[in-house]
Amino acid sequence: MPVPVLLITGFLGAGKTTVVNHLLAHAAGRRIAAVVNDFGAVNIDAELIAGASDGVVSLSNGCICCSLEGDLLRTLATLLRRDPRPEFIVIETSGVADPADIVRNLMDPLIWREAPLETVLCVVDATTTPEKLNGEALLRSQVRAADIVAFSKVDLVDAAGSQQLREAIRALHPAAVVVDAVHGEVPAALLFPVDVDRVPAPREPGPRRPTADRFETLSWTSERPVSLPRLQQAIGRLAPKLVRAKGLFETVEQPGRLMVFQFAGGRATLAPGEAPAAGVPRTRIVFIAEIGVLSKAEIDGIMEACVEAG
Ligand SMILES: Nc1nc2c(ncn2[C@@H]2O[C@H](COP(=O)(O)OP(=O)(O)OP(=O)(O)O)[C@@H](O)[C@H]2O)c(=O)[nH]1
Repeated sequence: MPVPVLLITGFLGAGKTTVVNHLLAHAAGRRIAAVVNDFGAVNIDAELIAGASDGVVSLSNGCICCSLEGDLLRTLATLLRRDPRPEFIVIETSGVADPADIVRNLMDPLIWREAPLETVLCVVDATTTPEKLNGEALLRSQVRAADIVAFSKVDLVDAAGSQQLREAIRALHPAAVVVDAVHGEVPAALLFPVDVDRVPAPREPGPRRPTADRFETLSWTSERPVSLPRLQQAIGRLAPKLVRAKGLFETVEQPGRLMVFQFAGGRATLAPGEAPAAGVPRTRIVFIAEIGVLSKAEIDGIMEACVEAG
């Protein structure tokens, strides 16, 4: 029986992982396989994925998860060979990916027969201005590829702001179904097909765009705990140059406990995390910026000031 695929796209930090986590947490007994992007989903440590022999991790709720590194088709073939077979596959793309390329890959006849692409969902940060939507070709491409556009972070905008964005999306892609999805809550009825025997019609993957590498990822790790006020200052200095950042760190103020740091859409948030795992640096922060805007030396200089000397 074919296993329907849900492809989740959206800009850096839009809220894709939040949707995947919500979906896995509300799987309601469905055997879902999640293929996540290079950052790894929250609660699913990259080292856990790396440690799994076939790159596939079983989650406590019975779902399975693997990383989207490497060859997508090979990853899907591995998932389809699992016993028991997943009933549903969710693929979270990287925020810098043009879904047209992935859709084209998924049209491979062998994959299509066994794992047809059922739905493309694009997560759009509701605080995005219509100007940004219209000025960002990658974002437009992600919206155009979608059957469903899910507005994340509606809790952060007033009704007039989200209405303007809704109209801009309608103008760009009138056929898309637009829904609010605060904290990842996309109505399950929209995502899970009712008629499992139905094979979806192949779709037009959209024009191939020349893809220039626009963003680079730089990281900073440390074995020493960071001072929270100094870290806040450091992030304040780096923020104007950042598109996205996220990571885990231990603070001088609260040793033995990790904090989860997120920077997306110009907003930084901190949340309590788990206890640090053995054998991995306690502080790991990944920064994404437009190429050439930020150097590793600048990050190191600013971030080293967050740890006590000695
Ligand atoms: N206030 C609010 N925050 C949200 C919502 N959805 C997501 N976030 C926050 O937005 C930040 C980015 O969310 P992610 O789900 O990691 O975004 P992503 O698209 O997976 O990010 P990348 O994989 O880095 O592109 C996190 O701090 C989330 O908690 C929402 O509906 N409301």
